[in-house]
Amino acid sequence: MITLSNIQVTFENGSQSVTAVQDVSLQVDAGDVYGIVGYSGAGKSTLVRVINLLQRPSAGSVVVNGQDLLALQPKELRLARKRIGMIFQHFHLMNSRTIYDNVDFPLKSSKLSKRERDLKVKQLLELVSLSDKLDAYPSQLSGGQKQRVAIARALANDPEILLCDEATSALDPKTTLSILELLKKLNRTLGLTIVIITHEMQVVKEICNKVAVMEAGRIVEQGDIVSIFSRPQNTLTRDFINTATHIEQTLDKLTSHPSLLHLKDNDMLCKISYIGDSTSEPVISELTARYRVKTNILFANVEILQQTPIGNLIVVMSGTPGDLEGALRYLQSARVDVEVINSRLFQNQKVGDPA
Ligand SMILES: Nc1ncnc2c1ncn2[C@@H]1O[C@H](COP(=O)(O)OP(=O)(O)OP(=O)(O)O)[C@@H](O)[C@H]1O
Repeated sequence: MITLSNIQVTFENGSQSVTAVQDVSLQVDAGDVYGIVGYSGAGKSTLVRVINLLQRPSAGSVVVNGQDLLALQPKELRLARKRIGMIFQHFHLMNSRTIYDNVDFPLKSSKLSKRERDLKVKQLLELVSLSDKLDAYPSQLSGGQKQRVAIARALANDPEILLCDEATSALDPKTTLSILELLKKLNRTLGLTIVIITHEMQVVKEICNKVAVMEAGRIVEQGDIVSIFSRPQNTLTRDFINTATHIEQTLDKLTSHPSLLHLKDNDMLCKISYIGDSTSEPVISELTARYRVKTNILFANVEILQQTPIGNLIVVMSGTPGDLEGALRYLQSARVDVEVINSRLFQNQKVGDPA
């Protein structure tokens, strides 16, 4: 549905030149909710604006719905852009117009009659749960409600794609969730393909099925959300995931205050991770039943991503050296990933390889 190939964007400001996007290729399929995550200045906004040619790339190709956008004449491009809606962090509503008029505005150039337009505006505002705000002005709405108006307006021309440029960054966490719920609903019910750029992994975790991580104009890692969350390859990706799961912060706290742990000679501080069908409860009860290894859970976090559970636990295992060794072997066979963080017996080992 969207294929970006070898995109480069360089801004020339007098004698200075800034390359905001460097050799980026990505593919968004119909029905995807594709997240692009990165810190400020990574090039996310520039890249997302390339998709509808609000930003023309200095090099590369942009194919949307089978059309090479860079080859289109201005009129054809205007038509192609109607099929790509966009929403922004600061909503970009017309403050002197009512909510009704804001949503009606993009329909003015359509072939719909006045009655059809009226029906459409009302349907769109119902879709975003704002039927009671037709006559209100943007200044009378909350941030979340303004973003709902912007979404209704972006959908006026029935686009197949919605680009979201930091659409929830100005909103509080609860309102953010309600907007993400709305986007999920639109993806499900209208089949809308969504590209969402954000600096919050929490947003990606909530809604995306695929993600690309950007740093200094490049994509450093991309893939489906379950693989990226369960086996991140890049340090930056790990950093982002940690902001959403808190596992590494907890481990740091625990290892920097070893006296809190009261580890005895044979105790092992471990991080246990699993994906999908392996679940922590039977595995941990097996450790006690089969190997007489006691397991004290210090921290547990389970995320459900795309209907797949991903679990992370920090545990202290206690037992004889032989029993602990058996327990590690058992965990490996149970396709559970174990990292021994602190143990006199098994220093910084990694065992297991969940699929
Ligand atoms: N019109 C422009 N002229 C010159 N440089 C620009 C322009 N737009 C963006 N840049 C530069 O390109 C780089 C990427 O900016 P961009 O806004 O795409 O990043 P971002 O990841 O979206 O960050 P943020 O979340 O802060 O907007 C930055 O170094 C920025 O200063």
